Amino acid sequence: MITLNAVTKLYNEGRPNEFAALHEIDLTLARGAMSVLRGPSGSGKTTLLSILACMARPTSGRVSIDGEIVSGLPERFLTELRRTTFGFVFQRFNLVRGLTALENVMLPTVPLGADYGQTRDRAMARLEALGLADKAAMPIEHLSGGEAQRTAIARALINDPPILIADEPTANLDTALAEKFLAILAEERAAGRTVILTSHDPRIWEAEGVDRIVTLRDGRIVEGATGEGAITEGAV
Ligand SMILES: Nc1ncnc2c1ncn2[C@@H]1O[C@H](COP(=O)(O)OP(=O)(O)OP(=O)(O)O)[C@@H](O)[C@H]1O
Repeated sequence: MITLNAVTKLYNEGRPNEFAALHEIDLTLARGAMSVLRGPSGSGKTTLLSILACMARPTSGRVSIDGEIVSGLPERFLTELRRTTFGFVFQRFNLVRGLTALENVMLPTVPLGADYGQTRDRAMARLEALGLADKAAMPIEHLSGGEAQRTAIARALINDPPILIADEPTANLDTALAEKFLAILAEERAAGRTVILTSHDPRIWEAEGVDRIVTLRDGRIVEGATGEGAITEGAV
């Protein structure tokens, strides 16, 4: 469970161009649920996602994961927490050109000093599960859009993180690929993984497996703050 208490985020704090991207946000996202953050451009979705995933710190307020306050932890603990707790899928997938699909999937394990052979097996298993076994040795730039997307998902899952984070994951995908992506997310959620997404995309809001929609406007939650936007029981 991730809980935010009175989280405010100021950019350019103390300068003439100071901007409050989030105002005193209170939010609890349940373990095992699929939650979507939505709202107009500039409403604070990416900022909120970054704070939930411990990639950015709030200016004030508190972030807790399973009851432990993490927002005040020193950076080295946060780095470790990010590696062990979250898997990330970015809008443009952020895959590394010049590396193969397999090498891309293995990348997040490098800082953990993991055993190479075991990691390679795990990465291959992830690629196989996503139908990419025969693309493992291919340079990433030769993969199609859908293959690159599935490689990004395999990479996000390589450390078996309890929480999968995706920022506008379907923004660059056609409908067939977006549906495929959503089906994979629904499977991960059904397997017990927590999924948190930002999205403008109605295909995501309406997707099967979405438990909770949180709507932001001008840095405030206008719907779904307490789970009244919950679509299924128990997703508060
Ligand atoms: N590093 C920054 N410095 C200053 N302002 C920023 C910074 N990052 C974001 N902002 C501002 O904070 C507000 C919220 O940005 P954010 O990226 O969280 O919105 P968003 O809802 O994800 O938007 P979009 O849907 O367009 O990606 C925007 O007005 C943005 O211009």
